[in-house]
Amino acid sequence: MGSEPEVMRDKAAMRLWSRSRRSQGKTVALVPTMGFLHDGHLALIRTAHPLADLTVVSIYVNPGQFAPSEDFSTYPSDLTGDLKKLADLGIVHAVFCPSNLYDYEGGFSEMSTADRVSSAVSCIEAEDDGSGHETWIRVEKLERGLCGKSRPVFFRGVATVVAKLFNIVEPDVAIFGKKDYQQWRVICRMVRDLDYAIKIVGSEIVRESDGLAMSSRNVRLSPEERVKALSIYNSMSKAKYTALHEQTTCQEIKDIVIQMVDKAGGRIDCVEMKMTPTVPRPEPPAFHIVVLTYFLMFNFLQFCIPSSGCVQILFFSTILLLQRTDPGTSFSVLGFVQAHYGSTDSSASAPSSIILHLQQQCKLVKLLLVEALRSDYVVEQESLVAVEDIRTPVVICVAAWFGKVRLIDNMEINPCGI
Ligand SMILES: Nc1ncnc2c1ncn2[C@@H]1O[C@H](COP(=O)(O)OP(=O)(O)OP(=O)(O)O)[C@@H](O)[C@H]1O
Ligand SMILES: CC(C)(CO)[C@@H](O)C(=O)[O-]
Ligand code: BAL
Repeated sequence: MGSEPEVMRDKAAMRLWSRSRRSQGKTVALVPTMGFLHDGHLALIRTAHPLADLTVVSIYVNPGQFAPSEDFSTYPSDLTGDLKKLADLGIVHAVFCPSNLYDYEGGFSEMSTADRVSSAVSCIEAEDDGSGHETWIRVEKLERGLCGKSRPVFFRGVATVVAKLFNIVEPDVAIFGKKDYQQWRVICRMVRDLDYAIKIVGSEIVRESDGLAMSSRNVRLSPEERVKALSIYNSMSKAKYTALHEQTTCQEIKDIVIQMVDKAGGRIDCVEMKMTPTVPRPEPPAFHIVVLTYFLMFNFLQFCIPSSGCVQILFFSTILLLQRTDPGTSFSVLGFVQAHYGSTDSSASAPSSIILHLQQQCKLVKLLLVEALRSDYVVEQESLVAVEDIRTPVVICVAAWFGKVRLIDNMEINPCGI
């Protein structure tokens, strides 16, 4: 592209820009940010680029997601530098940088009621005279754990401002960084629950050369705190290695992180192990399919030909289902076959020794399948369920303080993929 992105400060202008492009058949990708852009943000934009015809980057430090005690007023910003970086990138078509997304005909003043006693006070609150903003989106369960514990207004603020951005920009696809793991899950859930026709894409974490996750707040670290902050990455790497190579519990894994960050001089806010929501569903290994099919065919030919046609069909469907990539279904069909052989009417023609043998074989096949298809394990899981042991892919999420700076990071541990 190479040309400068169009910069819009007004939401009506942004909506018009997007609508006119969409009416010409163009698709739009949105990359929401709070500015002070670094290579992590630029990676999100590069992820967005091939996914739509046009890429919009929003830059807005959202007061609605900060509590009055948090760092809204000192959050780093450099709009001029950001616009230069976006222009240099050459693949951004528009930048949306509103000054205030809660200004409804002048009815809002920042932090005006910050000291009001309430369980959830953010840097914006509705006024008693009826002006101001009072509508919030809450992703009720997902927002509670992890970062939600120490930042009680954070996720309702994020969900609400992202919904506002979606309503203004009307994108086809939006990109979020997996560094903010819970945020990414919250947005996915909101989009699903509220029927937004927007595809949410999670983009991988970008790190500094020593492993520290890039973050706008890193600039607030003193040189000493910067060294200490590396303990998050180092401790997660050690925890991952231990989880993959030793017999451990989740508590032991979490303790590794807690101790290393503590020893480095950081203050842990939270460490939790969560099931990853989905893992790619690779094709099952051909070798296993051939072996298992042969195994079942062998049993079938040896014992089942004289028995009922129904039994034969069940075995064939089992074999066919094995070729699918859904281990759950394969297991339940195997269970059904087992149950079938155990029942009296359909097995009437087969001697009991054969039934027993087949039942044992089915159990063995099940065990083999568990092993063979472990790497295909798919967790149909949208919630951030805490896990006790590491048998399926998990993510270890960490938040810790270094001086006045709170950093977050996470790392996937996939016991099936080593
Ligand atoms: N290192 C990174 N890798 C991948 N994505 C990132 C990274 N840093 C930020 N992002 C993503 O960029 C988007 C905008 O984030 P934001 O502007 O808050 O930057 P940030 O670096 O996360 O700032 P903060 O210091 O507040 O955490 C979010 O979707 C976030 O997950
Ligand atoms: C998603 C977001 C732009 C909403 O303000 C912010 O939380 C961020 O930058 O991660
Ligand atoms: N990247 C998340 C924004 C925040 O921590 O406020």
